[in-house]
Amino acid sequence: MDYLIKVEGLEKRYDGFMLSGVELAVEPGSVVGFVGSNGAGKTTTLKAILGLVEPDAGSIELLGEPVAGPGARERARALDAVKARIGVVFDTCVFPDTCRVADVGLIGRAAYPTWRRERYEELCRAFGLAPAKTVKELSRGMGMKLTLAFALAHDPELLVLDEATAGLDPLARDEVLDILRDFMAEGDRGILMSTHITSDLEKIADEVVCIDEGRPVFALPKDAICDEAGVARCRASELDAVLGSGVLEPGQARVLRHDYGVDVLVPDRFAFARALPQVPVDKASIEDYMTLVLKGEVR
Ligand SMILES: Nc1ncnc2c1ncn2[C@@H]1O[C@H](COP(=O)(O)OP(=O)(O)OP(=O)(O)O)[C@@H](O)[C@H]1O
Repeated sequence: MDYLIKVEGLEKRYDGFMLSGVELAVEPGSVVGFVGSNGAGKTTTLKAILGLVEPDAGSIELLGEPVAGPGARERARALDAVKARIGVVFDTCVFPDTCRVADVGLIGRAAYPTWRRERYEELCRAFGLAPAKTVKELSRGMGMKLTLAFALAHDPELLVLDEATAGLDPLARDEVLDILRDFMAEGDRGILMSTHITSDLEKIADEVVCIDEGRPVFALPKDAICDEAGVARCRASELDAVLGSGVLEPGQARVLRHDYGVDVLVPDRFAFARALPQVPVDKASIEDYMTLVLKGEVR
């Protein structure tokens, strides 16, 4: 299988919002981070991928099955064929308040032929989830951990996570990232994760896909952002020289002015440093990159 997920030309119209031209691919062995401002359309895209929202146009392949085809019956058949091979975590705990942690294990056993009881118990122990606790007694973060344990214990090939680390403290997020790394260590698995916590993606993602107001903005290997790109910190008086230096493509540069100077997004910080050694250039974080691309003036 070339792709665990392949989305092309996805469109979905709501009153006052349109998802348009969204493209996304998750290859076996890769973790794709999905980012964008509030209301950009990330959850809508994930729901379309999982067959929870019917797209108006575009194609979606999930584990090789076409899940956005024209007929509802074909879609349902395709989804049935793959759903046991996918683990899903949305940003809320989906189990009823009165359900105990141990009961969630019974639900898993009934729902998935591939359910691994020992794996579920091991994850619950690692997450500090006592079997007798009810969902009502869990904090938001603990509820997320329970949902994650449920998503992982049936041995999926693909994880789709929507804000799965929201509500977790930094230590718990690191624990979850370790578990996701363990998940990726076995075979040709993949993860698609939407998040606002871009520092998590710096630790685990291979690719970063960004959308804004329903439209694609960039899709890049993480290293192109975090290793190659940079933010040049120049004085306002240096800006014209920086833009005219030949290192930045005219009409493609992104510039953000501050009281104390001007930030310029630089795709290749090494080439920039060679051409303009007098201008300091820092490594870009995913957040820097997004801020400059989404809010920067185009020059
Ligand atoms: N069922 C629906 N009916 C009408 N509008 C909807 C529906 N679901 C989502 N929307 C709208 O679609 C837009 C995109 O929402 P979506 O939840 O996909 O964004 P998001 O990128 O996940 O945002 P956030 O980061 O805030 O969770 C929003 O304007 C939202 O109000």
